Amino acid sequence: MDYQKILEEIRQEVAPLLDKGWVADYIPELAKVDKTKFGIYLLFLDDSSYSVGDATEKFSIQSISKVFMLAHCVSHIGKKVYERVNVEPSGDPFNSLVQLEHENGIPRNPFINSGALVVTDLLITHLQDPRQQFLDFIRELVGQNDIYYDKQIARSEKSFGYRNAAMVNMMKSYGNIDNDVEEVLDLYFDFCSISMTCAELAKAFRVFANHGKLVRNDKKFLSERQFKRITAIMQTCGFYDEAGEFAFRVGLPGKSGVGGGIAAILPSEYSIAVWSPGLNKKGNSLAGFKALELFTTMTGTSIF
Ligand SMILES: NC(=O)CC[C@H](N)C(=O)O
Repeated sequence: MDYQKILEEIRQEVAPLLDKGWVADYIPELAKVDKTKFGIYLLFLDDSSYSVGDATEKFSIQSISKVFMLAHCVSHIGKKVYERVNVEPSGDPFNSLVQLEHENGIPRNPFINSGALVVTDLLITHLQDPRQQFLDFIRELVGQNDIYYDKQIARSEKSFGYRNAAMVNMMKSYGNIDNDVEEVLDLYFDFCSISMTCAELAKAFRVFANHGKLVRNDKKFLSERQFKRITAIMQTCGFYDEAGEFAFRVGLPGKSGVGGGIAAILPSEYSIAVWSPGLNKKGNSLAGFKALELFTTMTGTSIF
């Protein structure tokens, strides 16, 4: 199959969507990003790769980081994570508070903000230097050292981080946050602020396509069961209240972020990362979503 040609065609087809959509202006730094940016990077397990557009430009990965947080946490403390956070789709926006009160401060899943805040709390409890260890973990997955937190983005988010603060405080009132709320928030904002390119994201996500093992040296980060579970959560919860629509139109486990990135995998085959900053109403990349729908349709590849 001519993947390069397919990616070029997709790029042309989604071009009219690029100036549509909104940027996540509740994080003022993100509102400065150029909406016409667009990139795709496709990486197979056999190391073949294809890309178009701005695939080697760094952007803020935001909630895509939640997959790395969960994987890092599970690889350190195992299934105990799931005593503190559930694994059901929320059907609500990523920053919603409503279910938390009805459900005694236990978040629906690790891929909405409340769930990722609990995972952050667990990492503080169980790791000596979670900020550095998390960065080292992502660097190892990518196979590069030039991955950093973007302190300007983290500060910008913190200055308007009232909702996330409300969530941590609510969960703390139910006894589901062990550490200091400011410490949890600061680390969570740092985790979300990581900048990566589509190429780096595809490299990092390939560990999930490869059942929890690094392709370059066979190092195992996740057991088969841990891989299965994290992938299942990507499928059911990776796109907030649009997870059903993503399964319906694209059919790959994946994760989005309000920076406009989406990373997805076809287990045993490939990882793919797309970036386009304009978002749809649910906070998922408008053109990125369409690009992946076209990709799975044109290549006839999806998990279904
Ligand atoms: N959906 C997202 O990417 C949200 C992440 C963002 N840092 C927040 O907490 O709101």
